Amino acid sequence: MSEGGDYDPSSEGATMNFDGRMAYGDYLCLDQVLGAQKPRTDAHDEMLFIIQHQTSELWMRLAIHEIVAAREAIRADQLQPAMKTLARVSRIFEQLNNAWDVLRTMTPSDYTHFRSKLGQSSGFQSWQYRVIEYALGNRNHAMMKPHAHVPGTLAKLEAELNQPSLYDEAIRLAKRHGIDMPEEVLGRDVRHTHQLHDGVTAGWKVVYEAPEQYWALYEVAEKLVDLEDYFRRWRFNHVTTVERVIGLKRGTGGTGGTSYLRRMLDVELFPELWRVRTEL
Ligand code: HEM
Ligand SMILES: N[C@@H](CC(=O)c1ccccc1NC=O)C(=O)O
Repeated sequence: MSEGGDYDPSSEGATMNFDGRMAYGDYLCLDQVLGAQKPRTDAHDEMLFIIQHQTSELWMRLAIHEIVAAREAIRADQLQPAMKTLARVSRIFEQLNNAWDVLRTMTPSDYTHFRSKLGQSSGFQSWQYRVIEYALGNRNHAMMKPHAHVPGTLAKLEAELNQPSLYDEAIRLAKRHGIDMPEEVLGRDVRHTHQLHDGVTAGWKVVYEAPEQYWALYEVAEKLVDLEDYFRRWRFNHVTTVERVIGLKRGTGGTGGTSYLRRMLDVELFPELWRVRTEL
């Protein structure tokens, strides 16, 4: 026991001297991370707002890392690692979904204290969010315009458009595993959003009618449905929080606000995986 009766962990070997050694904060670059909260007002809730977005961006960073890995694994027919990674992506979205509960504690009155200082900035301009949409297959080129003045970011978005989406890879996987998929979809211009195709629904129907025969494909397909399920919940939580905080006001990004976000609720990332359910 040390002075005062407090337990001293160095008595069991805890390293206490980090002069010249890498410590926790060094490894995690915490000076940079914790030095990056720069409220523009004295409003109490601005810190919540900033941290909510910064943590979301960190989770998005991980989501991109994992979606890219899952896509590569599918391309390489490594389905066990792909499944593990896709499960993780869904958990990341669950994390993002739960985070709304914290932000929802901010009332409209709290938000009015700093909203005007946000200028025209908006989540609409989150390039990582756009990379996620693009990687999953929602490839609206108009969403690149806010990044036209940042060549590095534009290049990242362009690079993503030049890759087949996660769903393209799943359709190609099904083809390799003996499922008939339409040639026009397999050879499509991947830079654009895939459109619902009855031939793809028919392909997935074969899988869903005989899961025991196509177990690996069936599992991959269900993992994708899971992912889209969580992603839809994120969109829904977002629009509900937005209505709660700004009602029907226009967004700082210039859109109609909730009307724009509601329109995004109609986006289907993996349309045939939803359509096939009606046909079983
Ligand atoms: C009080 C909280 C929030 C409000 C009032 C709000 C409001 C809005 C509005 C009105 C839009 C439409 C674009 C515009 O005209 O501005 C938008 C888009 C967006 N927001 Fe938020 N937002 C909030 C929190 C968040 C959080 C925590 C995130 C997490 C990163 C986020 C990410 C996004 C993204 C990614 C978009 C683009 C969505 C798309 O294009 O489909 N927002 N937000
Ligand atoms: N679009 C929001 C502002 C906003 O939410 C925002 C502003 C700056 C950085 C991130 C934001 N979050 C999501 O859109 C609004 O209209 O109030």
